Amino acid sequence: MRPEGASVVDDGVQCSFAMEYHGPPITHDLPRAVPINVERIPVAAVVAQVSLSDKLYLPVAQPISAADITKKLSKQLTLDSESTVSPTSVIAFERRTGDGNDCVSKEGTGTTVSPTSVIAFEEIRDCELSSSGALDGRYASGELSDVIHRSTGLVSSSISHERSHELLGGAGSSGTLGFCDSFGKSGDLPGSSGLLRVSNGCGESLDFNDLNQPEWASNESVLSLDYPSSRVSSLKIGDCNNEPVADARRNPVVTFRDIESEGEDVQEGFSGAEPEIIRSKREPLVKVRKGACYRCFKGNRFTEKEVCMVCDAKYCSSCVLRAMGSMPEGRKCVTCIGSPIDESKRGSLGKCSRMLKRLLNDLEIRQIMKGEKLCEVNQLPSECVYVNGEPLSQEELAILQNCSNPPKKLKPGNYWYDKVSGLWGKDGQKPSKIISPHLNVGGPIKADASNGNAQVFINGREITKVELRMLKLAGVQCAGNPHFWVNEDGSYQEEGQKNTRGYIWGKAGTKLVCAVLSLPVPSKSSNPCEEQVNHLVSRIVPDYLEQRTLQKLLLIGYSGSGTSTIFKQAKILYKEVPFSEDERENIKVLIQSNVYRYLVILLEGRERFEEENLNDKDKNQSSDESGPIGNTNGKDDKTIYSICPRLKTFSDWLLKIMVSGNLEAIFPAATREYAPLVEELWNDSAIQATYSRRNELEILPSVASYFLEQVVKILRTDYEPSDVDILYAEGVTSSNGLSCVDFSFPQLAPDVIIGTVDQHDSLPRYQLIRVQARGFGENCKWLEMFEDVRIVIFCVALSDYDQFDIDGDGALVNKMLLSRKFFESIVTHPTFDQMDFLLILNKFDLFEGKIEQVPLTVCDWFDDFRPVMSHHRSNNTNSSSINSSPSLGQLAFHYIAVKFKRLYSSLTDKKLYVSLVKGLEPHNVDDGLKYAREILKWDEERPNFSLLNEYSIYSTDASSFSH
Ligand SMILES: Nc1nc2c(ncn2[C@@H]2O[C@H](COP(=O)(O)OP(=O)(O)OP(=O)(O)O)[C@@H](O)[C@H]2O)c(=O)[nH]1
Ligand SMILES: [Ca+2]
Repeated sequence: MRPEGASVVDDGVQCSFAMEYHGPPITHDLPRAVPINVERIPVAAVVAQVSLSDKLYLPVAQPISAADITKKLSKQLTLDSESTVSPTSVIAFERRTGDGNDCVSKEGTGTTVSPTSVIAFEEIRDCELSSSGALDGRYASGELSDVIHRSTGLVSSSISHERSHELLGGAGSSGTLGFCDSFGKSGDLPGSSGLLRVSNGCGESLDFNDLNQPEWASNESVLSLDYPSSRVSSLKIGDCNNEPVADARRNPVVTFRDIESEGEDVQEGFSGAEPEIIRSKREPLVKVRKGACYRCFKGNRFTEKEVCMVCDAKYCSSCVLRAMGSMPEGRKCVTCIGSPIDESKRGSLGKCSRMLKRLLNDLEIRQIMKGEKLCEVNQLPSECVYVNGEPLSQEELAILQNCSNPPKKLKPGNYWYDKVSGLWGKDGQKPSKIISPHLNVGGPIKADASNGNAQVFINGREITKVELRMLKLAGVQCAGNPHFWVNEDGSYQEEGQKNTRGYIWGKAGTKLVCAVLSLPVPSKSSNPCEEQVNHLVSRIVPDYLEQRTLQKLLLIGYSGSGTSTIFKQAKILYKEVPFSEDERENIKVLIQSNVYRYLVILLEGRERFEEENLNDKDKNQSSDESGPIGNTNGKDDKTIYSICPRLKTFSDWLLKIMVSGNLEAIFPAATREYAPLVEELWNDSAIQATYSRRNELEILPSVASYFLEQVVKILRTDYEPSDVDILYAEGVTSSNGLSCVDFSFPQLAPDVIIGTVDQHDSLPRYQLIRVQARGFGENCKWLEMFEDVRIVIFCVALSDYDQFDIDGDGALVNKMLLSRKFFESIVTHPTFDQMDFLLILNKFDLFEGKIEQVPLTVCDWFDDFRPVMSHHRSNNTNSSSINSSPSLGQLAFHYIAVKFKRLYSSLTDKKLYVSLVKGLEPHNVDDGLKYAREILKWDEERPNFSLLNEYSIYSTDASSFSH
């Protein structure tokens, strides 16, 4: 076995890959070995009172001299600086990028906008690709698992999966937990962590005892969530062609650039639509050249910077800790501490930037972000929130924010509130939410609050046109410009009348209608209509809301991505009786109908081919013979695609039925009668000739061959579909768009389990819910129904990269792009902002074959795919041998995984898990779903490892504990 970290340098030509990287794709900033400079450690111990012109006394945390703290910290620092340099990762990586002749690291123009700060993120694509491209093949399906990212966050270029498990175990048991312990018991702080403890002069002492509270676990999720995709304005990854070649040796890790020019938009864009009330903004104390750091005046707009939440001063990574001190109120210059934040930055509160994550350990980050979110001065100023035209008092704001169903992400602005129904919206706009009713906040509602012109009134407000549409769809009579009185439970009556005319939410479909119209629906948590919502859901998914012990996995993907195949696989894999007798009977009929449909497609193809052939003949004849054209008619109109009159009659009849849409009605009921004819048809040479050109029949699905080739058997009355037949069959799960299956993963090999029943009961239960993509439309608000889902499994068909489909506007669009668009809309949907995502890249079998014929670059998104292939390419794609080069398909898969991971982290600042799957192979799907289970398990254990987070690992490296 080659020593880890050794690079593979063959003769220059064949040096394509650095072999030592066996890990998952790298989507994170690579760990930087930052030698800790004592002088740079911010110690905000001494609070100087700086008198400012506005008579504000601001506590200033000045860095104390290095000498003062050297003694105190040296021990800890030695540990830190040693452990920060992970010898297996950074060094190995550097060496490779330096030596590998082919691995020229280029500076890409790619900018991934980190929404948390105005920081763009630039990666050395080529090296990353080749580093991640150096696969040993072990990543297939479940093993693709970026266990490393997931468990330790250690993006190491040479640590194998196995090793990462060791790391997790080691650090978890000895290192981190012990560390945690010492905090808990002593209540005092060892070594360098004391940095944070230092009083900030605002009377807010940061108490580390808090760290052990469970709240921390949830706090973490707050850090990075919830960015509407619109805020991420420029996402351009790749395209490194025009860029100068950077010095890979000097610059082996991620470099950053600031996108200041676009920054303002990115940062503030989210407040665009509403009439903001912004308090006068504090200006930075210094003026600097655009793009430069406000402290050292160095750098340009491409250097990564952290921004002060108050005055917008920007600091480079060398200065930020000095300029911001211990950050008791989060990211503010020390001189800005105590000042309210710039409201346009409210959305970023508590959302840590990549830069800070690199500079500080997880513990520190959590503490700072907690302060940033929770300290009093950063809270929303009540006088900036107007409700029905009146500014709120402190108390009113408190009432509003603490009610059982508060408006989400309240920002300064003008809002209207219908206290009777709970409808809530921005001034001049349709309602955006239904909040708790009867709150005593703001003034009385005005008729023109939502600027409606529908001439229909609800509780004194003239409603908007969309609301009117919703009312009509909900069956509310709206003729004669009525004035309605709508209560919080959705019951409504006409003003001045006593009788309740009905319930707006009474109809099961109303919630869906609202989703489509982007109108709010009553929230589950506080609304009396909960029952009705439950009914709606439970009719589709029995006991859906009752079974709270179930862990729910939502399976979703663009149509054709293979979700129903995976769903069926799960049934076959984990259910003792995957399909009931009834189901099997239905599926049998379905399969038989499908086969007739395939036949009809063949017959249509046959006609087309026959015509084409005849036309060709005509042309040839008319050009050969100089005689009149009429002579050629009726002479030889036979081609290999011609069939005998009897079959022609049958074929015409089938086609006619198909066109009339009655195929399902007639077949397979008439199967018995027509089976012999079908058999004859199938065996006819013309049909076989057509079948051999089936690739030209676009609408014939690829699974058709599987069924057509056993057509005779299938159309027999005693046909019983096998599991594989069911797996391949189209349409089994799509009847109502939503299907679910409960199961548990078998724990051990079947022969080990003896007392199956008991064991089965104790196993964790899972529910796989498959939603059909079709009909989602742009707006997938009804996904709110899936609030208690634990993980979203998003399925993408790799083989879609050269496929096209009609999009919402009727344009023909690459299916991979459509899939990406759908992915974006799902991952940014608020319902899922707390959830993990597992991306299943499916249909690898098709993909592997296809990519040898059709370049991946036909898809615009993949136009910078430049695989570096080894000369010793093996055809062995099962790649069990460690040293075999990855196939083109594997490289491409890896590349696509990285694309999605970057996209995902740019949208959510979270990490995407990826799994490679061949949906038709059971063990593959098994691996994929078990990977989802592992993610959930790890998610549960995370609180116990609160210190063992992806960032803290750099400073409290496991290796320092492993001796
Ligand atoms: N070759 C290959 N075909 C697959 C794979 N997974 C699914 N398919 C086929 O792809 C087609 C679409 O798969 P489905 O599972 O029906 O996809 P879906 O996500 O349910 O799509 P809709 O029903 O359109 O929403 C079917 O014909 C499957 O048999 C795979 O891994 N390899
Ligand atoms: Ca399907």
